[in-house]
Amino acid sequence: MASPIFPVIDYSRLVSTDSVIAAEEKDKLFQSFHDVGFIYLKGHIFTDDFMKTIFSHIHKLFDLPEEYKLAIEGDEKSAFRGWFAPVRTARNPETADQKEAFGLGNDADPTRPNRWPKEWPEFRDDCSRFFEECFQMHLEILRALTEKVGLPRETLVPSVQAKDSYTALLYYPETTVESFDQRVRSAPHTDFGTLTLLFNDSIGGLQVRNKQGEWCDAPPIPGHAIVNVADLLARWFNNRLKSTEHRVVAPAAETRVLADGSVTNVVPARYAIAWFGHPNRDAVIKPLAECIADDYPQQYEAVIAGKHVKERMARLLDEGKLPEKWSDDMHRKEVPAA
Ligand SMILES: O=C(O)CCC(=O)C(=O)O
Ligand SMILES: [Fe+2]
Repeated sequence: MASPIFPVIDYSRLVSTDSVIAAEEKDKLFQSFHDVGFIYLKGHIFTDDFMKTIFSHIHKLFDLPEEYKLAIEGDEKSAFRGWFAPVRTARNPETADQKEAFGLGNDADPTRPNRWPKEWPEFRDDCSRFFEECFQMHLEILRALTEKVGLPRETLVPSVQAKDSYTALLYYPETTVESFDQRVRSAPHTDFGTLTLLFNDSIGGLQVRNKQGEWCDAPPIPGHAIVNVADLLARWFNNRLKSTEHRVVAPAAETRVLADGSVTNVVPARYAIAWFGHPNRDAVIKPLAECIADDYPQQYEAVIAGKHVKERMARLLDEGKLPEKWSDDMHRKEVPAA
């Protein structure tokens, strides 16, 4: 396997009670998020068995008949709780991603109720457990990053504790090779919130843009999650942590022999589950004073987290993800020339 394009961080070392081990891993974490904005995470809290169960739920959900999925369809009004397909919900289907998704949020939030499939309690229990445990892991990562800039480790916790985060189960259906001339699976973008925790199946396709602007494969590594910095965290850290563009393209084609004996190439289906950390909707995200210096001025104005996410979603729905132009440039302060 090609060597990973970004470092592997060991979660069990990050939360080790041995302060020397934990400090080493925190240094590596901060440096990786500073340089690339992405890491592979091993030693995380999910067992292989639990992840197998989650993936079997995902397969079963997207295999359900269309009318079953339509009964739990979500959209902008339901804050994308439930099943949805961008070709149906996007205002411009021409630029919509080739995928289906099932979104869920904090199950204890009555203002944004989840749309659970009926008579399937294990699905609800396991997805809720996934949501909660990702929340706890993301807290540990946030604490480590906060310490690294010289602040008390709990500084950011009150601004995320409302659990306004979001989980997306993702299904990219099998398609013909030709259809990729017009569409990708997920067009280039950055994520909106704090940190994204991504779990993939074995089918590749995720690519991350490096400093030279080139797209690099980020192949799945069994047992490892992929974690990336999203826009609001980059703002909090005044861009000392990078929110890096990524996309999902067609993986290597597979050959299928059809019933009549002819041979065709297809892009295999792909499944993933992404947990998107978001600050509390009403949190004001302003670059931390500890990340500003005379030779490193403030790069962003303050924004209200919920408003920022809504604006980003609206832009996504209106324009789709524009491959040539995608950056978190809203409200970015003019940085005076040195
Ligand atoms: O499917 C993936 O691997 C990543 C999807 C992604 O980047 C996103 O949904 O924000
Ligand atoms: Fe993403």
